[in-house]
Amino acid sequence: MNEIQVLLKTFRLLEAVSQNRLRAVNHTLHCTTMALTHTLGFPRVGERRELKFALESYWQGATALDTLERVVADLCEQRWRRQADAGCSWVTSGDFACYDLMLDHAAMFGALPRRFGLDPSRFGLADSFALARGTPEQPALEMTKWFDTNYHYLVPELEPGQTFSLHASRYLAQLNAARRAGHPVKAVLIGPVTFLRLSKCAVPDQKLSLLPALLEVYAQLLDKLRHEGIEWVQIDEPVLAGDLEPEWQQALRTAYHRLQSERPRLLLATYFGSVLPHLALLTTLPVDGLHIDVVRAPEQLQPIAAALPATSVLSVGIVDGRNVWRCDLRRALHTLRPLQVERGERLWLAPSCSLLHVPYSLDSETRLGSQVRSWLAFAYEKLDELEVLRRALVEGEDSVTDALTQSDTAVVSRQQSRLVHNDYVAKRQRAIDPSMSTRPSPFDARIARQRAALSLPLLPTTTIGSFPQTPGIRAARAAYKRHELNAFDYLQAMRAEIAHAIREQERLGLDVLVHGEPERNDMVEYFAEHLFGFAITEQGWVQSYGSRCVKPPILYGDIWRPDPITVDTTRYAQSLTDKPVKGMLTGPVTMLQWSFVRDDQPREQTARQLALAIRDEVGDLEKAGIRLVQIDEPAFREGLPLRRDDWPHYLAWAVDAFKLASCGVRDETQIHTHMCYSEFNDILPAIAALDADVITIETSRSNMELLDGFAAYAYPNEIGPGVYDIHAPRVPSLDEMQRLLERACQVVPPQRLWVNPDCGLKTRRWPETVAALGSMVQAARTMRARLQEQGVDQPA
Ligand SMILES: CN1c2c(nc(N)[nH]c2=O)NC[C@@H]1CNc1ccc(C(=O)N[C@@H](CCC(=O)N[C@@H](CCC(=O)N[C@@H](CCC(=O)O)C(=O)O)C(=O)O)C(=O)O)cc1
Ligand SMILES: N[C@@H](CCS)C(=O)O
Ligand SMILES: [Zn+2]
Repeated sequence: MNEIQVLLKTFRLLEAVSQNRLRAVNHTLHCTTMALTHTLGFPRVGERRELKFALESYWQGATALDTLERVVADLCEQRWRRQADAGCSWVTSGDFACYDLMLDHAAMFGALPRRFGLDPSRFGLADSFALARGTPEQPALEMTKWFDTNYHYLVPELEPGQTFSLHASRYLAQLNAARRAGHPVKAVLIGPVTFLRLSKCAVPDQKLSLLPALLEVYAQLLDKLRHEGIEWVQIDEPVLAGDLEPEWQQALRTAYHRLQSERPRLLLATYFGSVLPHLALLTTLPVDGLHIDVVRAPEQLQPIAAALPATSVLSVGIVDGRNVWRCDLRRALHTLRPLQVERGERLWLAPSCSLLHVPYSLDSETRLGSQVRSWLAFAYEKLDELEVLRRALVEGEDSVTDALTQSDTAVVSRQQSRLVHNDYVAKRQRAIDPSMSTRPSPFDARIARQRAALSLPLLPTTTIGSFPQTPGIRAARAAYKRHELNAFDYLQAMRAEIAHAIREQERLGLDVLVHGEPERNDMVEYFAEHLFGFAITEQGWVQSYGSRCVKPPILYGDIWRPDPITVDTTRYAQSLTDKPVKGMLTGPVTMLQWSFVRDDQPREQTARQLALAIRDEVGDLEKAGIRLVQIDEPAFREGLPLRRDDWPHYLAWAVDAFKLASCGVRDETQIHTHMCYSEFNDILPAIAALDADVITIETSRSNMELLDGFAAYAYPNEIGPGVYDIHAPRVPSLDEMQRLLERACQVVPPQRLWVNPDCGLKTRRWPETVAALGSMVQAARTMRARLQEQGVDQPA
């Protein structure tokens, strides 16, 4: 670079800095006069899933880390620009993660599991993937649901006496990138109490003792942010929407008192439910503002607004961050206006929670019917709604007449639409009677008949349903959707995959086979495509974990099933083998939980409609000669309300929906269910009440810990604890599986045990799948022989 170039560059830099200062000054002036808007978080994966493709390409070794970093920088830049363009008073920084935000916080606080042997001060993005995906030597961190969402976070592993140290360069670099782009920035952090509560400690009782040390790194970070000139930090404590034992309430007090000096202003963000039970605590915390979710818990607004000091900011989560329905703007204004009078610029408007859980934009949708489309708002549209609300409050409703009229029209159209209300469904629902939710005989009688009909060995081996979704399968489906492959050829291609899966399973020696689900893009979306009352998006991707995304279907109307959905594929698979083939369906609670569902009727009513449709499918499979049907309910636990007081009601209707779907079959037909990535031990009575003949569960990442609960509860029916983790590419050794199986045999009578992986194999490749299943079958055979030697070969 010559001298002139250097001078020019310096000049441009100075110019940029002074422009940013000017913007910041304007921003401060602007903020003192009116309600502000902001978002708690934003989708990360990219409008066209750019992050997913960049990650997967890097993991495959096809691109370098630099390329991934460039994609990340572009994505961050786009998200901030979009927030700024929509009029947000701050852009949010700190909510982006390449794989997961809890993982990034653990790394930022130097809390790396010792078993990986990583140095926190030299920790980079590549290391974070080792924790997230495992290495040949070390299994990945556990992954579990983020509250009641379909997003999965990685569980930090802490140990007694854990030390923490601050490594915030990546976090700060992102924040400074936002500022360099000229945006006023609000930083966001997962709060210390939520971070600690969601982490795993080798000695659980000692977890809280780690708080003081953890607070020191938070304090250092906040101090750094203050030095950086950050005015506001949003600090997320969603644990406040759940029950908190007195010691955890005390932890909140300790935390925020410790963090009260040398820091920017703090907005304590709560979401996913009411924080009213903690109101007394909240009003005493030394923070500068509070965000509350008034979509999930509208009842908390008035009491909180009344109790919160007038000097505090109240951020009202008025636009639904968890669902895709357009906001009823007129109603929202009615709610907000008194607050605007009381609080002025200390009223902030926001989505109820981070927008991570909704798709990017309706602009990408070309095939939604115009009526349904008019009822919807995705992340971009939700930001626009906030801006309309802000303008209506500040400049008057006349300034946004068109937007208000459109909102009114959508409200009325949804209430009256024939797309939503179907008399046939209403009539069927009225005809439901309790006998439909009970099997003809109790489990003991049923299982005897099933054993006679199926003649399975001790420790029968099976899989959870899906086999690898290969690039070939995906390409065939993509070509079919683009009309480049005709329906007949697509069907043939899927049949070839089914035949291949059956051949492989026979070769491996599995006892109960599956067709492999090649025709399913996703276990929820596929069924939604075949049911009336659902709309499917083209680009409505939402991150589920890491690079994996789902497109939750939109359940807008009464549900009914025009035709059988899975009978052809299952019957075809059964025609290829003498071994029993298990039919594979998604249960009503999971269909509900993983879709964007109606907010105009209780969830339980929607669940009943779904259950009726699935019941019809189960009946048709039975008629087609299928002897086992698995009804997957991986979201059963996730649907549980965050507060225990609300559990009984949910569990009653959720169990009822499953039973309505599953109980219409003969004793000889064996009903399986499957659940994964959840803690089940606190809902075992409800799981037992499902009365599925067999339940397969994820257990291997937690070393079969989950099974102890089933054993302690004396779970009465058959169980298949997963003997290997399928979410990481690592192929477990035969020895590992054998150890897990031994452990399972010690806690559950072997006569009631099945042997299977943790979950479906759709994310795996065939070579790993064959290798792992081969070992699994071998482990089962070895154990079977050992049990037979001990004389444990008769049903219990
Ligand atoms: C069991 N899990 C599930 C959850 N939620 C669901 N709704 N479904 C689940 O199965 N929650 C808990 C766990 C989460 N686990 C997973 C596991 C795997 C995925 C996953 O693999 N997602 C895929 C997307 C799946 C899909 O819908 N595929 C479509 C479209 C494929 C596609 O991208 N097509 C390209 C063209 C491809 C080509 O030409 O080859 C395109 O359209 O541009 C399909 O198969 O048709 C993912 O890729 O992330 C999710 C959750
Ligand atoms: N049958 C599904 C269950 C996933 S939870 C599958 O195997 O992919
Ligand atoms: Zn599963």
